[in-house]
Amino acid sequence: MIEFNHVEKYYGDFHALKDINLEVDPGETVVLLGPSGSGKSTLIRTINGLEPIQEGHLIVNGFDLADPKTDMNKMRKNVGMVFQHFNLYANKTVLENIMLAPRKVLKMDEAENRAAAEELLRLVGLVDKADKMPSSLSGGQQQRIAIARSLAMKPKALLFDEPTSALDPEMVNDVLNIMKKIAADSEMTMLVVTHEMGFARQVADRVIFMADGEILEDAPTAEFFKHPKEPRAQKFLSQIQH
Ligand SMILES: Nc1ncnc2c1ncn2[C@@H]1O[C@H](COP(=O)(O)OP(=O)(O)OP(=O)(O)O)[C@@H](O)[C@H]1O
Repeated sequence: MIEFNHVEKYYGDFHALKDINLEVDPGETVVLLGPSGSGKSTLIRTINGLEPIQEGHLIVNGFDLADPKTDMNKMRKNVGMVFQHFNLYANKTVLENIMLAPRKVLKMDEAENRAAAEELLRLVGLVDKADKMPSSLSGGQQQRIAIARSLAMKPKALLFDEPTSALDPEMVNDVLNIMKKIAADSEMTMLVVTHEMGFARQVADRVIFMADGEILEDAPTAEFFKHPKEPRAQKFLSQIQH
């Protein structure tokens, strides 16, 4: 589904991703961990072309992102992204937020679109908010709508960039529970940047540990938490686990 081959990414002179080699299979849930500034967000933003790469190859669902001829809009139909700050359309109702992209991009039939959007609202437990404006919802509710909106495009992969780090603590679990439901769908490929270790332990198939723009460790979840091999991963875990 996703293949990085010797990928290098620079912001000006700053070398943000160094020789990234990574394969993610369809249906896998992968959590990216690492200290602040290690390149986790940059890595997942390259996957849907929000950040261009300078060297190497990056193939996403058959699209070659290093090829300037690649149709990025077509590629993005298959890859949803959920951000820290929800980014809902403020002047549209909750239902409209979910229905907009399927209508405009997929040219979905209106009745089918509405039925699918209502089904997604049921999935995220917010069917009663369909006609509300985003600003009248809590942060946790807005994030659940943002997830429903991504799912409405029926993506093959979903990228999550610290989806709970802007939320009040009591809302975090509502969002994580929906992400768990999505991860349980064996077809969906998920890459998640998070500091939620409980989620990583319970849901991830694999953990990628990054530091200074490099992948230092790529291991099955249980193995990573029990026996991290890299000293920097050991230090990271000892600092966050008490
Ligand atoms: N647009 C940009 N221009 C220049 N430098 C950037 C840009 N975005 C990120 N960086 C730098 O790239 C490095 C990696 O940033 P990135 O946000 O990917 O890290 P991260 O691991 O996701 O960190 P955090 O956990 O704090 O979000 C940092 O040193 C950051 O300052």
